[in-house]
Amino acid sequence: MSILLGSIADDYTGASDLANTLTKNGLSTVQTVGIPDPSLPLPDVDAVVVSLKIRSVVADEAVVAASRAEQWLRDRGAAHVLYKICSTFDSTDAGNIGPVTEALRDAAGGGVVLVTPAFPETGRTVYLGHLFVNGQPLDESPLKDHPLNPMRDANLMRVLARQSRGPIGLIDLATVATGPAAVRARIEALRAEGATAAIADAIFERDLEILGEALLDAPVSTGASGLGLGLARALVGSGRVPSRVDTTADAVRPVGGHAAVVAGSCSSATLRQLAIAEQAMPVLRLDPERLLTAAPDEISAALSWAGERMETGPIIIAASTTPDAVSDLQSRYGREISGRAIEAATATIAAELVARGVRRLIVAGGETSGATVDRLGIPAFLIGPEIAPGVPVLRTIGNSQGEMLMALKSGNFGGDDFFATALAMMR
Ligand SMILES: Nc1ncnc2c1ncn2[C@@H]1O[C@H](COP(=O)(O)OP(=O)(O)OP(=O)(O)O)[C@@H](O)[C@H]1O
Ligand SMILES: O=C(O)[C@@H](O)C(=O)CO
Repeated sequence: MSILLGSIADDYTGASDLANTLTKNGLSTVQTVGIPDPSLPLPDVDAVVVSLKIRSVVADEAVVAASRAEQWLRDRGAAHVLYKICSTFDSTDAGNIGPVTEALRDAAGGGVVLVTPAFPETGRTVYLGHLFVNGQPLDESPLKDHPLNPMRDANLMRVLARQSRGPIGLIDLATVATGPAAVRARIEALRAEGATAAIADAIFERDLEILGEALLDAPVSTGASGLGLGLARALVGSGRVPSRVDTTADAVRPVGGHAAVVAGSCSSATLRQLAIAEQAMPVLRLDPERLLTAAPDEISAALSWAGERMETGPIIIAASTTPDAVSDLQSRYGREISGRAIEAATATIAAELVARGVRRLIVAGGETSGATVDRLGIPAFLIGPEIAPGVPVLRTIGNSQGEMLMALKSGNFGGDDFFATALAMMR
């Protein structure tokens, strides 16, 4: 297998978001969970997205994991490696976007890495280095209350500088609008000034197309799905992509079995989607405190609730709650401890549901999805059709339970009726 584009994603939902964007924009793509075992049969594709779970681990560990994935991708022919981060730049001051970007830069021989989380289709735009989420500055958006990494600064040059060794530059919108040659010239100028990375403005998809074209011969970049869109369109436009058969319809072939949703996301979009779904299907709200203090009992109560209902239709089990309730629990048990314990409990519930015949599974939340996919031991996914921007139907490859259809929903993605729409596409 020789690939054109490699990507390392810092979480699993982000990986499926990028794989969806690359597929939609003309690159056949597979998503692996970590570096796959050599015996795993992977299809011949243009792009591979290696999903890691490194968004909130310590920086040294993230660098080691990302560097191994990069080597694996380069060994398979990837001339460009995109480090896929969250479109809302989720990270802390001790976070991994800076350290991993710099490690990939060093491995590629230095230079300035272009960084942009812009993803206009989901309302993420960058102007003068500041990130806006659906028109609100990042620090005024719901991300200011994220349970693991509250985002309290919209100036990404400052955010990235706090995580990086080298100075951070800006490729402003006027430069981007001038075209790929102007972007490359700006990168050269920043390199001469000693910058190691630069935040690139992008508001419209055409800005991302220009950035993709500017990066065609660059070895590395950091960004969200919008940059993936730019790179994919540039690769297709340059004639470097061989024409292949569209495999998305095949990836969504019915699998039967029961259907369930497990939600650990407390993002505002997920809370709205749960409230809407509750009007049409059974929803069990877990008691988050009991998941910390009496997990086995709370889990087995959830499973018997599910057992009675899933024979007759899809069910939802959610730990999700409001920002106030999350902060209350965190103040009593600690952010890390409560997050990890609830992830472990939701992953156990998901795995037990699969053991009881669920073959169509939707997971809401990046960390929650990572814990669940790991618990199920799924090595890779084929990419099916898009349910909502950033969320495709996935078909598992190589897992012991047999083929399943899944969707890994990033917290803030999807419309109000996301769960019903997704379930209707997964038969
Ligand atoms: N009721 C709760 N109280 C406190 N923490 C919770 C509760 N329910 C879930 N959590 C934790 O909140 C975190 C949610 O993170 P997760 O990444 O799954 O969702 P998200 O942040 O909405 O998604 P994304 O990262 O895709 O934007 C997890 O660690 C989860 O265990
Ligand atoms: O980029 C995004 O917003 C998502 O793909 C994601 O990474 C959330 O976990």
